[in-house]
Amino acid sequence: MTEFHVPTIDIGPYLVSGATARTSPDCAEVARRIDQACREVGFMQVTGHRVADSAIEGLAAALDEFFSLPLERKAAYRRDAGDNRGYAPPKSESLSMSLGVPPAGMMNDFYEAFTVGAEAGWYPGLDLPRSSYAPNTWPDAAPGFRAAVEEYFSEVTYISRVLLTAMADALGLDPGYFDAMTDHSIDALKMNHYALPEGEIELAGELMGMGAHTDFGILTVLWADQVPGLQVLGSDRRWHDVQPADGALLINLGDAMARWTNDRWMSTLHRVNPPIVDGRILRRRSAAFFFDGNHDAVIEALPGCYEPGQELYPPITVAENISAKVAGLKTGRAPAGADREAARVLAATAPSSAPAAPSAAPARPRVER
Ligand SMILES: O=C(O)CCC(=O)C(=O)O
Ligand SMILES: [Fe+2]
Repeated sequence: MTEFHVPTIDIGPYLVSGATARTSPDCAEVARRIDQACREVGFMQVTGHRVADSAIEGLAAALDEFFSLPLERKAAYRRDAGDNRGYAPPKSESLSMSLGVPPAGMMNDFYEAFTVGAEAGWYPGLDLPRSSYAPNTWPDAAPGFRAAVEEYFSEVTYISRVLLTAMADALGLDPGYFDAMTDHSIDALKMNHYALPEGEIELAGELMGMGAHTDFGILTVLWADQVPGLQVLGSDRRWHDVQPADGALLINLGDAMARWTNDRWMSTLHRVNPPIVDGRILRRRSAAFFFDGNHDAVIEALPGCYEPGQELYPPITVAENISAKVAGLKTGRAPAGADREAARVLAATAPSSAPAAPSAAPARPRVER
C-alpha cells in the first residue's frame, strides 16, 4: 500500500512581483508540484502564502467571539436555507446529503457554522441572482467579528487567485485562462465550530463532526486548529487523518476542478470525526474558504484533459452544481448527478486510521470546553 501523504508546497515564488516572475524556474517547480499533488491526493498544504499571522489570529478570535454566544443569540442569525448565509446551529445540516448519502444513524452533523460570502453589490453593473449572491448577515452581538472576518476573507481571496494562476500553469493553459470564469466569483467562507454539549457524549460514537463530502467549487483554502478530526479519503479507499503543519493552509480541489480536468485532478472526499484525544473530545475550529467561480460559468472538460467521447461529466454551471449540493446538505434533498462521489463514499473501507474511534475510546469521552 502506498503511504498517504499531503504534500507541503511553498508558493512563495508565485508571490514575487515583476513581469517575468511567473515564468521563473521556481514557479515552474511550484506548478509541477501542484500538478503532482492534485493528481495524486487532491489535498496539499501551502506555506509561503503571506497571509498575515494577525489576519489568522483575528479570524480565530472572531470565531471564539461568535461561537461562545448563547445558542438563542446565535439562532437570531439563521437565514433561509436557500441563501447559504448566516448561522447554522448544531445538527441542522448533513454534508453527506450533498452527495445524496444519508448519514449513519440518520443524524445530522454536529458542527455549527457561520457563512459569509460574495454579495451582488460587490460586482457593480452586473445583474446577479440573489440565489448565488445573497447579502450577508453580520452578528451585532459579536462586535469584533465583521472586521476580522472581512480582513481574512480578502487575504484568502487573493491567495486563491494566485493558486488558480499556478494551476493554470500546471495544466499548461494560457495565462488568464480562468479569468472570464472567475471575474464575479461566488466565494464563501464557512466558519465551523465542533463542540459537543456535555449531555450528548453517549451519542458520540454515531455522530459525525461533518459528513463525507467533496467541496463544490474550484478550490478550498482551509484553516483549521491543529486538533485531530479531519480525514481525507485516499486512493486506497481508507480514511487518513490530516492536520495542518505550523503556519500552513490546507488546499483542496472542488467539483469544478475535477470536472474541468475530467478527473485528472481529484475533488477529494473528506469528513470530520469527533476530535478525540486520550478519550476526550476537544473543541475544534475551522474556516473553509470556497473559491467557486462565476455563477454562470459552464464547467466542462478543458482542452487537453480528455479524449473525445471520454468525458466523465455532462456540462453544468457553477450555480447549478452548488445550489443542488447546498439544498442536499440543508434540506436533505439528494442532488442528481453526484453518483460518482457517492459510490466512492459507500466503497470506503469502514476502519479509519484514527488513533481511537469513539466507540473504542478507552475511557468515556468527555467534552473539553
Ligand atoms: O473542519 C474541517 O477541517 C473541514 C471543513 C470542511 O470540509 C468544509 O467546511 O467543507
Ligand atoms: Fe469540505
